[in-house]
Amino acid sequence: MLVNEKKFKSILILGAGAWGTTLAKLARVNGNQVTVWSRHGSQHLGDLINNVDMVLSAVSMKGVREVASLVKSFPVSPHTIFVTATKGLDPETTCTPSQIWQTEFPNHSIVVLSGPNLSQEIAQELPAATVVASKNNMAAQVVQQVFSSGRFRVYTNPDPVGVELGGTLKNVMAIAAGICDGLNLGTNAKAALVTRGLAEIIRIGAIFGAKTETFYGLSGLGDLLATCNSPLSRNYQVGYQLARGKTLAEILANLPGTAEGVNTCYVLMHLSLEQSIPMPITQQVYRLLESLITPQQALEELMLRGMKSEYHE
Ligand SMILES: NC(=O)c1ccc[n+]([C@@H]2O[C@H](COP(=O)([O-])OP(=O)(O)OC[C@H]3O[C@@H](n4cnc5c(N)ncnc54)[C@H](O)[C@@H]3O)[C@@H](O)[C@H]2O)c1
Ligand SMILES: O=P(O)(O)OC[C@H](O)CO
Repeated sequence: MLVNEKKFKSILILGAGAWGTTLAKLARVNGNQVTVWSRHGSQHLGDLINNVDMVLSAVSMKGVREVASLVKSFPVSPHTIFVTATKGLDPETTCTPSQIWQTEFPNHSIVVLSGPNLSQEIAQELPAATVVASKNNMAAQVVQQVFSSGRFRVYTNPDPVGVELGGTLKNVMAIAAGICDGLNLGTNAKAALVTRGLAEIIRIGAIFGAKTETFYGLSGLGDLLATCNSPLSRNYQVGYQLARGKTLAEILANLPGTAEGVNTCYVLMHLSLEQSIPMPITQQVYRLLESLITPQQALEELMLRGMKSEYHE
């Protein structure tokens, strides 16, 4: 730590949902001064943002662009670090949340926080690990210091978009994994799905310039395993309940919080068609979300695709 650098940071968290409130608790445990802003609260954002060391966004994807431009309308210290914990893609531009924050704040350090982090487990104080990624390693280390504890292990990483995409793309695979379990397809099928899902994630990541090795880490494979195997995951629940015959509208109406994989799947389908990138699993999830096929038909489509080498799509 540099001389004069204060140990405890002032942090403003944007979004009082499941993840924002859990991250607030983790930062407070370490002695940091944390305020949580919600669009439904009475506190004025302009009064809270003045001179904070860190602004962490945990709003769902649909709110990121609006919140980033709202923040920009207030004076922000040039030293403020921005952290994004959202796992989604912008439907209009296909930008990741960190790309949106960087565009609004080109002279600030942007850090992505992502990993196998089911908020309910972390809120119960169960151990977990995550990744903080930035082009500015010092900024990533500041965020690492803020959140690290005996029950939350934080690693740094230099590939923010790769870390962010690991967390975003696995949500579509988690819907597929929920379908797999909802149909009782067994452990072999689930292992095949998750492994081919990772291959698909890496292929999509390449379009964004993400590093392949990032997807083998906590924010990639780690989050894929957590989300595809846990009934606590909202995305997994979407798939599971679709396989059990519920409609998407029914499922979303009763889901606690946001299942980003639904929107991400639509964005990816657009990207797949626009750039001719094969995304077989994403395509079947899309058809299911749109009620174009049954879960059984989606399974057959995947199993009977043209024969190929494991190294190809
Ligand atoms: N819950 C988790 O386990 C978890 C873990 C890691 C990452 N995430 C990611 O964090 C993000 C938030 O997830 P969550 O579980 O907290 O969802 P949530 O639905 O519980 O909360 C979303 C928050 O975003 C806010 N929001 C939405 N639109 C907004 C707008 N236009 N303006 C201002 N605020 C707006 C909502 O008011 C709410 O506070 C998602 O992208 C999710 O994928 C969640
Ligand atoms: O509940 P989900 O499906 O949004 O998953 C939560 C986290 O992303 C798991 O790391």
